[in-house]
Amino acid sequence: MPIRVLEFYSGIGGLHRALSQSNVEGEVVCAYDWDQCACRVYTTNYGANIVKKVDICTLQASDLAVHQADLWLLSPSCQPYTVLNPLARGAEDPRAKSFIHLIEHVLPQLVAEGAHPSYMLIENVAGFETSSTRHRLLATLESLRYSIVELLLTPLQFGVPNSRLRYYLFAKAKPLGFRTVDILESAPESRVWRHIPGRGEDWVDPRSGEEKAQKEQDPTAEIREYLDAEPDNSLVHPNAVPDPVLEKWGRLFDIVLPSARRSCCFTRGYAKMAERSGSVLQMNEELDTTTVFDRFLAAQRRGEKDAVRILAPLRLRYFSPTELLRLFCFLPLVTASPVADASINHEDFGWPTDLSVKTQYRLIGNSVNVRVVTELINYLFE
Ligand SMILES: C[S@@+](CC[C@H](N)C(=O)[O-])C[C@H]1O[C@@H](n2cnc3c(N)ncnc32)[C@H](O)[C@@H]1O
Repeated sequence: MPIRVLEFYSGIGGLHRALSQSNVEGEVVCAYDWDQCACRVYTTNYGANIVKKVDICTLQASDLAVHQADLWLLSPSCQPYTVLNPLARGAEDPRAKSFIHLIEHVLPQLVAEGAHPSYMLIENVAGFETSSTRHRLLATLESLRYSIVELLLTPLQFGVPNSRLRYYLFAKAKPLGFRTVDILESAPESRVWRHIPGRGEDWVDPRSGEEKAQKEQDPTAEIREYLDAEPDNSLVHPNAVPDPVLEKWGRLFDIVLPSARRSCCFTRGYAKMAERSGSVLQMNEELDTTTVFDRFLAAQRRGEKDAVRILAPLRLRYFSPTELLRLFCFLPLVTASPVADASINHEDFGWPTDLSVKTQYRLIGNSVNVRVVTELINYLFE
């Protein structure tokens, strides 16, 4: 019998997707999100009547108890904890309220009634590990007799050329437990799993984690394997970075070649903000980026009117939403053959036809790397 799953903060269903690609036979019986567009995308991909458009703050224990869920998947809002948000206020941030309500008010009632989930997987941004919300979360889960493991992981550790360092917490209701922490260390050699003891004093430096991962990871595919077929060169690419954006912000972009084996973290602001919102592609691999930018900046300093034209031969463009879906492992690689990649569920991903590209970027930027979460769900039920 499939396990019963509740998905909180479901967005476009990255956790749902990971569950269906995992070894665990499970069914998402209900999902919750208050974003209208996200709920429409969810329904398009996973069917009607699963996702409820609701403020999670309003959910009561009785609303959840009826589902008799074995597993909760949660990816609450990251903004209260992200290093990109200078105004982040942790547990005091109003956007943390619904998660605290769920953990500190609803869950204890469910435990008292014996209607609580035996398993939980929580995802959040790196930075959550130092927040007051995490301390409150650990204190509550421990008092409710859950065993806990926490990790910081990036898709780079799984051979995916994208950096997206995230915090993950697994919880199992006792007497269920984790065999030993060594399980993580003895995962296939080519992957670097990181265990972070639950007390906070031993957190690894995320950057050193990523550097190490890059050395020890699975052989990482080149970015080009994630790209759409190029349209005719003579046409302006539909995802070309517009000249006014290049002129003003071009020097701030993280630029990668199709031959690269890394890209930076894509956020909800991709293609809207230049800095730290995700990488931009340089489709012309013959030219040296720095040399061309130096010429451009020198021309700008001289006040040359069309200085930005100097950048044109680089053919800088944004990743398309479909390419991002591949990098987030919602879709298989362009080159994946059904035989070589039989483990991947080759289902498609659809958008409601009237959803703007800007909204697609926002929703993908909020989502999770499906490959990473798939492995974590397997681990949780090992
Ligand atoms: C980090 S995203 C999670 C995305 C999701 N895991 C996915 O794969 O797309 C957080 C989501 O929580 C939703 N959210 C934030 N606060 C909420 C609340 N109080 N009630 C319901 N949904 C909320 C947002 O709309 C957003 O879709």
